Amino acid sequence: MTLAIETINLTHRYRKFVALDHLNLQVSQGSIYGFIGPNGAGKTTTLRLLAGLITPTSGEIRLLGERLTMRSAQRLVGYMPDFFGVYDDLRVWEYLDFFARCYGLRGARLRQVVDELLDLVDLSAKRDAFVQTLSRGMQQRLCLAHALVHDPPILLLDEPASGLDPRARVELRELLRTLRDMGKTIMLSSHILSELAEVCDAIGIIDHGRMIISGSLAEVQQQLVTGSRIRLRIVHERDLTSAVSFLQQQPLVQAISTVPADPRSLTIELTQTVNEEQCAGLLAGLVQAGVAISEFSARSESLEEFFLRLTMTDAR
Ligand SMILES: Nc1ncnc2c1ncn2[C@@H]1O[C@H](COP(=O)(O)OP(=O)(O)OP(=O)(O)O)[C@@H](O)[C@H]1O
Repeated sequence: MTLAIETINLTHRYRKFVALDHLNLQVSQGSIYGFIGPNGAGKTTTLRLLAGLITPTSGEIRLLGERLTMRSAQRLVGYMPDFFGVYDDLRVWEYLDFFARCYGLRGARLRQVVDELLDLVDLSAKRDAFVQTLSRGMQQRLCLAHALVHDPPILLLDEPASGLDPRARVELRELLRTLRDMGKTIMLSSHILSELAEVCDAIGIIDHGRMIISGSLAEVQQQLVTGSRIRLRIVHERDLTSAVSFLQQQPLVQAISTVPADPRSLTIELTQTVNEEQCAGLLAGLVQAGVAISEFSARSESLEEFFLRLTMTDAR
């Protein structure tokens, strides 16, 4: 697996304040990576470090295997900040023409790049419109075209979906998929999980400058499995006492309840969210205690629930 982006113990301080704390990030080439976290988590700081706009306090950044320098960042990265500057009196094509010239493009090649980018972001029909008359979604797409003028292999997009209406968000997702199909690696940030999860191949959740969880959506879901409650059904009512006495001895078990109308069904409340191994351990223990079990299900916490829990306890 080739990594497009890798950080090793990346740390950044603003004076004494630690905004990023030993962040280890891995983004595969040709993937869309969602970088998700509540306000102030450290997303913008990370993206600015990756774009070479600020220098880390410590740690290392590698882009496509190369150690990051100002020059390599300029060549390899297209960065879209989370704000759109004011460009009064510039027409859409002039805006792109200006940035393409900054990268040294001239003549027929310049015109070709501007035309191709306008086509890519579906703004050809608006080429002569003034930038400030565009909708938020169109401005966002124009900004993306700006990040693409030098055809970088890596795109870093800070909150690209913020402020977009549902239709513009769908269009953005389609554009991101097109860019991935062109071979680009895309890392985008958001503080709203649902905005992104669907389009991402992998996600990382950051909070207080630390990576909480990272991986493909399936891996992340698996890490969150399971919940804090297990439903259990035993085959024989005579096993109830053995089952309850075994469970009562387990430190993870907080409470056990049965349904009066169905004494073979038990609900186990756990002291904490348990992982798959701990669940399997409880099941194996019950079986070893001689309890025949017909149903055993741990309720998974969904990614959305996990993220909400994380952000709800955040005081910032
Ligand atoms: N220039 C700066 N000087 C001092 N502190 C800063 C500076 N920039 C950011 N911070 C602090 O660093 C932390 C991380 O900020 P950052 O902008 O990276 O977070 P974020 O996840 O992008 O948040 P948001 O979603 O609100 O944009 C925050 O507590 C912020 O207040």
